[in-house]
Amino acid sequence: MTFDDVSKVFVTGDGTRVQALDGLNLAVSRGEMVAIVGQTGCGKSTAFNLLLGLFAASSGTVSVQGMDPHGDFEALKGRIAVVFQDGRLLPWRNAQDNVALGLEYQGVSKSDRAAIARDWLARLGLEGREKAYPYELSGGMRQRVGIARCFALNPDIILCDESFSALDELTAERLRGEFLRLVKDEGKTGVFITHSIEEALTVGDRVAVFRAPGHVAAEFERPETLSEADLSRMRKSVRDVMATHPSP
Ligand SMILES: Nc1ncnc2c1ncn2[C@@H]1O[C@H](COP(=O)(O)OP(=O)(O)OP(=O)(O)O)[C@@H](O)[C@H]1O
Repeated sequence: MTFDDVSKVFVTGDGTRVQALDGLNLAVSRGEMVAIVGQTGCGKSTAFNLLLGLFAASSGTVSVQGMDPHGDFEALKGRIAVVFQDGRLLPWRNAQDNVALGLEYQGVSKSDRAAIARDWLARLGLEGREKAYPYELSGGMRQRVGIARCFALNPDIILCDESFSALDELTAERLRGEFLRLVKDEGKTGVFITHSIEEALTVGDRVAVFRAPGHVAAEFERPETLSEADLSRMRKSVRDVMATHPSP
């Protein structure tokens, strides 16, 4: 996945031009998990939406597995899956049917998608809750369903948008750990957007610090083992880069 000198300009209803991304360069290798951290309005979601192919860049090149996510939207379908902040479950579908949703769009048979959904729910610790509706589940459980739905698609790439920030700290910590283990075990490539420096340093093999207008101001590689002193130094470095030009 690469962003090569990408810019994105939005034009609002009254004709105002908003430069959301400007000279964005970022490369994510296969099997890597890159955390993107930055203040509000620095262009994280715009970069994320470009990877999803929701719109085209104004200039520069976005490439996912050698393809243009906007132009080759159909070809990339199913290769990218997203874990959203709130799980984004359909309230009228039970857990199993929520997990099976993407598989249904892919034309997987009813019995196969039920089996895949049940398997992923069990892997996420939700055996016995397959028929529960979202309103019957806690926030953490709903997020587990969202993660199961993502993995059930067997995508190559997983994109996370503030995936654990709506959960209490302990639940988030536990689920984040389980999620990261699955990402590594299944050999997925990931991009993880967060406002939290701490979370970025926990999830990212590499941390890209965004600054407005949307560009990477600095990147930090996280060593295999990290002492408390190293972590504290990295935390400070990331904070210093983020704070140099405060976003609105
Ligand atoms: N559709 C749009 N039309 C006009 N301006 C937009 C649009 N989408 C984003 N922007 C602007 O582009 C800039 C970057 O926004 P973006 O949502 O990508 O930032 P962000 O880092 O994801 O912010 P947050 O952390 O608050 O979600 C902001 O100034 C925002 O107001």
